[in-house]
Amino acid sequence: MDVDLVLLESSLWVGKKRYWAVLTGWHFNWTERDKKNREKMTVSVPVSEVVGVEVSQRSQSEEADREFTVFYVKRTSSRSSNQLLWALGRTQFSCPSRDLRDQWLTQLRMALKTHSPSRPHRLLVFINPFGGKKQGSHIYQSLVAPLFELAGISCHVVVTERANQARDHILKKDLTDFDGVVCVGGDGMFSELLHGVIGRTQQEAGLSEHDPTLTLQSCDLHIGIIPAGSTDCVCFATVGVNDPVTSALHIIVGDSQPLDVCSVHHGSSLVRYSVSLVGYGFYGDVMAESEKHRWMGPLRYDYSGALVYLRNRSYAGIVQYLPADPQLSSPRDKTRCLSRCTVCSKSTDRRLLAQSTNSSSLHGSQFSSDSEGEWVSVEGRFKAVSLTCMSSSCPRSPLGLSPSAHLADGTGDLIIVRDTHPLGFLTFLHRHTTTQDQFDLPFVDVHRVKAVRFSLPLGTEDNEDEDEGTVKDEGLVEDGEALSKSGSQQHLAERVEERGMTNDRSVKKKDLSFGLCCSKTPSVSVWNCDGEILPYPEILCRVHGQLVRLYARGIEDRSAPPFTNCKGRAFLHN
Ligand SMILES: Nc1ncnc2c1ncn2[C@@H]1O[C@H](COP(=O)(O)OP(=O)(O)OP(=O)(O)O)[C@@H](O)[C@H]1O
Ligand SMILES: CCCCCCCCCCCCC/C=C/[C@@H](O)[C@H](CO)NC(=O)CCCCC
Ligand SMILES: [Ca+2]
Repeated sequence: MDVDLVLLESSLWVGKKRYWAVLTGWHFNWTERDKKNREKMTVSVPVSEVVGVEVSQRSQSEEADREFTVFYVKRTSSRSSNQLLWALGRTQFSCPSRDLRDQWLTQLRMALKTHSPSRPHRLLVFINPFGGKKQGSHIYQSLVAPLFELAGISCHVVVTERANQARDHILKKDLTDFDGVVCVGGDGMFSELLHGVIGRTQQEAGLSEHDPTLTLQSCDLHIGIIPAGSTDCVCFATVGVNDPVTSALHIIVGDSQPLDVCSVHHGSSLVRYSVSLVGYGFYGDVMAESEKHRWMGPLRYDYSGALVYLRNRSYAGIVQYLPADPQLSSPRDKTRCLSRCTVCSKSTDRRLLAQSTNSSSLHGSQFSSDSEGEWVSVEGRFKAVSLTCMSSSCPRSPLGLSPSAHLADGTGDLIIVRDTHPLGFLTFLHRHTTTQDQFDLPFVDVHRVKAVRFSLPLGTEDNEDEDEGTVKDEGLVEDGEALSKSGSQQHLAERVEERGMTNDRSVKKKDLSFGLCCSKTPSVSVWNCDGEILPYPEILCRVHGQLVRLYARGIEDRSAPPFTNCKGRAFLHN
């Protein structure tokens, strides 16, 4: 165990009050002393949460020469939602002498370097100027850039001019010297960074992303999210709040949250990666519908949700899944994945152990579904089939699609909502907005899984002109082009474009719902993959444990003190 050695201690003044300040490797504490030298309240800031230290900005004077300011993370509550926010705290200290001020500056800066080594120094930032309420550039310039500057982080900023620019940049450009990539935007922008970072890492490792049985190489380059989109589900589920300052501070302190990622395959090709939702039926239809109403901004989801609900559709399908080990956790165990989650830590331990015992290393090894257990099959008509690697909480649904899902346990939760009467389905949807258990309904099943396969029952009309064979051998589909390994690229690209499967949301989409205008009710829905529509109903999903890392630490437990000193005594945080 690390010993919390005192690096520097002295008397300091804050305004007219005298404090005894102590800097150890892990904490900077200052305790008020009254005139009789009795100790009053202590304020304690972990060194890892110090943002920066500055000399006084005031004009040169003897007094100013003895001052320094410490900037640090301060926890506050949002007035409207009672959520835990991080803000920038600052305290200006005055020293008895300039020499002592210099000692404090040196020691604090040294402690930051040695005790907070995972902080980023150089970041590549992508701003989507059109995401959410189109505030991305303003949010970055006014709230985030000044914090990065204060923390001494240098940034290369790219304001995107087209969809997939960020992904392509990460895949192709020289990223030497960058510690991480950051997006200012919504889940769509995050997804671009996710695809860029995973793709690049596999390229460098010489691994094929198309093979669902292959264990992919986990990515070193961290991803930061400054929320400025419509749903911002990934940010909300990994930080607990959608607040640009909170997220910027998590980036500055170099937090590191591993995240499970699901790869979605069709035939022998990778289609996309997902972290929050792979959803067929209701969520697919809502996304398809909402693309026609992008001009409404974030409200498009409520409008489209109501329309799709009123259509009251269900779809036939065969869902197969590979259950995760039920001894480890369950989607109905009423626990929540919080910061320092023990379920996720055990998963990390198992991964490390597997790496150390498997001489050929875990990466690049085969995932054998035979040794991984038996596939279970469910056939029927479904209102919705959803797979989520995390809770997928968001402001619309504060506990999420699966409240007990874990960010980094190597599993996903499969939620099967069988066909039911409209009121039952409304109850299910409504429970997402409350604390009532949405799985405690007779037509809902939830399973913790490692992989899922979805297929259409024989004879299902695919509502498409082409036969399945044409599609089978074609490849990764992005922004209206098929990045295929083989097959008729042009043909698929046309079809994708026709059905609106493009990632460029500035492009006006054709009707994806194949519904309202047609007399015939469609028998096939579409998949919503983290907000993108997939062109294939038949897919295979596999969860890759802890494939990427975010600048986040999971949701902090408000009931636990954020830290304790080495003697285990709780301190008051400023
Ligand atoms: N300059 C651009 N012009 C058009 N589209 C862009 C541009 N930059 C990024 N995009 C695309 O816009 C899509 C949506 O952006 P983003 O995710 O930032 O916001 P959103 O859709 O409002 O939020 P959410 O995804 O949280 O619902 C992304 O998928 C991204 O690929
Ligand atoms: C009677 C009240 C009914 C209210 C229904 C509330 C149900 C809310 C569940 C929200 C689940 C969000 C899952 C996250 C998905 C994101 O990856 C994706 C991209 O941003 N967003 C959507 O698909 C947007 C999906 C929007 C669905 C409505
Ligand atoms: Ca998970």
